[in-house]
Amino acid sequence: MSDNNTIIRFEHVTKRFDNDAPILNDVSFEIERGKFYTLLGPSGCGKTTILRLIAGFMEPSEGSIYFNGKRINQVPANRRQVNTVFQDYALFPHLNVFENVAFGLRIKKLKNDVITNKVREALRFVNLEGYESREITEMSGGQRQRVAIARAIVNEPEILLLDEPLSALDLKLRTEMQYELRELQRRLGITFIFVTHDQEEALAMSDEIFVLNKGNIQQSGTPTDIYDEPINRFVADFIGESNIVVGRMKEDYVVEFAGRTFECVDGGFNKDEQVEIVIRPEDLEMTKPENGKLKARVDTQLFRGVHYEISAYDEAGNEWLVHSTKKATVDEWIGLDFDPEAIHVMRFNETEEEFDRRLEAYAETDEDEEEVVHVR
Ligand SMILES: Nc1ncnc2c1ncn2[C@@H]1O[C@H](COP(=O)(O)OP(=O)(O)OP(=O)(O)O)[C@@H](O)[C@H]1O
Repeated sequence: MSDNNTIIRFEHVTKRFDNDAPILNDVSFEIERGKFYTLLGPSGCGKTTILRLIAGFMEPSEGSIYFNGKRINQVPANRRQVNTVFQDYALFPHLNVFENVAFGLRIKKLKNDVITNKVREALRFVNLEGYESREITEMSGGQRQRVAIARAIVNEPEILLLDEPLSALDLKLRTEMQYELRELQRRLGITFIFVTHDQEEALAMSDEIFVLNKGNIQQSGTPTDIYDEPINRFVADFIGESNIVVGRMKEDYVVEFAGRTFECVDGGFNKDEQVEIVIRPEDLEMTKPENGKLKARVDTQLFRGVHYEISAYDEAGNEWLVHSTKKATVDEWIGLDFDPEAIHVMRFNETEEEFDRRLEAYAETDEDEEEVVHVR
């Protein structure tokens, strides 16, 4: 279902080159107006292909793409209200800052005074007022980045596509530009679709993240949804560090792993169903061996600045990564304590739709049960 807030809709979009295996395989999603979206995934998963399809640089092999409710499969790139900021910025080195930003407006044959006003406005938005006559070669990496953004927003697009625009910058500048881009999106109020393979960048910047792998969307949601409730091993592993072990769901709220039974907060599984368990390293507390829910022997320890990263093996042979402000000693036995909420249970091979349906059905039965308790 889409409504007036939907700006882009992909309906069963497949893209293949020649007769090879598809690069995107039956992908459907919606993008809402005015939000910051991130396409996140490893190299080659199809992120740039999605951007190119939205920009109109290529057509889908199957399926439909809608822009504001209109099918745009055949609409050429220059007739779409979309602009792209490329990884290498694609600026013209022989033109100065002003002319780089003015380029598209000159092609549209706008009047000179209109062009001047629009370029000044765009440069003000990216904090480059006064740099009009600078040569591109005299600008730093971060400044070039901003010129590229100004050149894109001067066309007043409804959507700005950003293809790994920060990857060429050093870490400090990159972090600064993350804030700037996020702030710029808020001020402009237009939709940003940002591509990255950096999970921390995605978590920090986005309203919504689409996690992709091998031409499929694995999971979509807010950064906290995806971090807290990863739907499968790929997402859990790709977003942040995770401990992932195989276990068995005994019944609702009871899961077994590492040879023991634990209380958890998940349900809606079959009895004795084999599942995968995720516990984040920061959710494990290091205790004395006798006080933990699991006993483990420390294998390695690294100091990471804000915490120690400790790797330890439990008695069943599972490795556990622990983030702790306390120091451990290699070869000592420690206890691992964790809350029921820290245990995330994942079904094998569950699609996002099945995951959502299970959660809904399970939430309903959960409410019913609560009511019964009240009646009693
Ligand atoms: N024109 C093309 N012809 C054939 N294969 C292509 C073409 N363009 C892209 N591909 C292939 O499609 C797959 C997805 O490419 P895409 O550029 O969308 O990935 P990506 O997720 O953006 O990766 P990266 O992070 O490395 O840029 C890759 O395996 C790539 O080699």
